[in-house]
Amino acid sequence: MTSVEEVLTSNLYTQQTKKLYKIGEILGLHEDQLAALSTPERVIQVKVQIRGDGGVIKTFTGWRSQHNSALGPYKGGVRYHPNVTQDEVIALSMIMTWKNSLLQLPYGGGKGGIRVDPKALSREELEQLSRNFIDAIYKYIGSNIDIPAPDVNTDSQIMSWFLDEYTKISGKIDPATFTGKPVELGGLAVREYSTGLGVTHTAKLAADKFLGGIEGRRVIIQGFGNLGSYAAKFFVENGAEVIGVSDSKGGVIDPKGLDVKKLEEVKKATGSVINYPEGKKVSNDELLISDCDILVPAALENVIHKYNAPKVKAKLIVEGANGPLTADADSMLKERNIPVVPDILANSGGVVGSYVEWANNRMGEIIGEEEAKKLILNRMEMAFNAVYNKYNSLGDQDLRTAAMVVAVERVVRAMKIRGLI
Ligand SMILES: NC(=O)C1=CN([C@@H]2O[C@H](COP(=O)(O)OP(=O)(O)OC[C@H]3O[C@@H](n4cnc5c(N)ncnc54)[C@H](O)[C@@H]3O)[C@@H](O)[C@H]2O)C=CC1
Ligand SMILES: O=C(O)CCC(=O)C(=O)O
Repeated sequence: MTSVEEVLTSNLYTQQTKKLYKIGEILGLHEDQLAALSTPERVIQVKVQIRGDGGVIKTFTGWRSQHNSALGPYKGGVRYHPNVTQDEVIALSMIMTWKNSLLQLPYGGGKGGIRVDPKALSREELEQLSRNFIDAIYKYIGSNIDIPAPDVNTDSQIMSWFLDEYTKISGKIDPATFTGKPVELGGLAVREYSTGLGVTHTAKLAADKFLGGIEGRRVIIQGFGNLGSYAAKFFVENGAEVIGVSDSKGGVIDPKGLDVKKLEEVKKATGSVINYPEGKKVSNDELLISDCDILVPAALENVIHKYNAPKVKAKLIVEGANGPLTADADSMLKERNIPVVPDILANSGGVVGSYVEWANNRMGEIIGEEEAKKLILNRMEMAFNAVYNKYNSLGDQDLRTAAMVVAVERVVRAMKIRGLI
């Protein structure tokens, strides 16, 4: 197997299990307890069949993984992507368990996905796909059971179809079953950008600790979707300079700085940031090892691995995406003294925004945008401080280890009290 093939086929579940076992050693957990922690409680696999344009039958496979409910109902997004696998969805649901625990949210971890290229579907086909997915899983979700939300290639429109289908098929009028909805259906305006807002806020807190501040820092962001594009905007608002971005087609770098508004216009008009008129075109591989102060991988998993970790030039990495670093990369970057703000902390603004929306829906009120923003940032700051204190008290460990220790410890306590482990 070539090194590229090895990386492309590296399994996110294996990576996440390795990370968990490392925490198990620190917390003194037994092998059987670790098995109980890593195994999902339930994984639902469904066939999602649609009658496509022109009457063609198109069949896809979808999953919902419900990893752990010790702390509350399962919570996590649903992604549409041609490479989605069952193992990936399970791994992402395990990441959600730790993230929700770290943020002290009353949730367990869940995640869903459909193996589909949504760009190859018409809008009508996408709606049918989304509705049929809910028809297949509606018995297993609900505001007190499992609460889906947006993730890669899903958005507030898809949440609206989910909610409408769920209402029809279950007979329940319960908008808190989904978060990331449009404002008209009980969503919060802030959820649209809360992940990007939170990534930038944790980057700022980490830059204050490790780089002497965020002002003037040069930032590279891989991925210019929901998370990456809002993060770029907030980095600029915080006085940093975005010098490189990319999407699935490739990237662009300009050491003099990129105009984020122009990037958005180019992406909207042409479908990719590579058509930005200035700067140098680069591949995603080059982008990740280009010179900068802060690197934000905000696309997919396993993009920083043992082959490129030694070449990373950033002074701080902030994980926007879920699982963008392999376990090997973690060790190598620690050796090189490059701090990594882990996904379960850095991108938690999304699920905290979802929590505010869910709680609002259940109370029958909607708070204002500024108040919601404050709630999200305060909660993230509390988690950041807990991680940073643990990082200092653990001694020679990285930020991920500190975050995971806090998160896993909480889940273990809940499972012990329930008599589960
Ligand atoms: N949307 C949310 O609220 C949250 C998202 N995340 C994570 O953030 C990451 C990005 O999610 P979103 O921005 O929501 O998705 P999105 O679908 O809005 O955007 C994904 C971006 O990644 C790019 N991309 C896809 N494949 C790529 C590749 N091979 N190389 C480079 N770029 C590539 C796409 O072109 C697009 O710009 C994912 O890991 C997701 O799980 C985490 C927490 C919450
Ligand atoms: O908003 C949510 O419920 C979860 C978002 C998500 O999938 C994530 O944090 O990875």
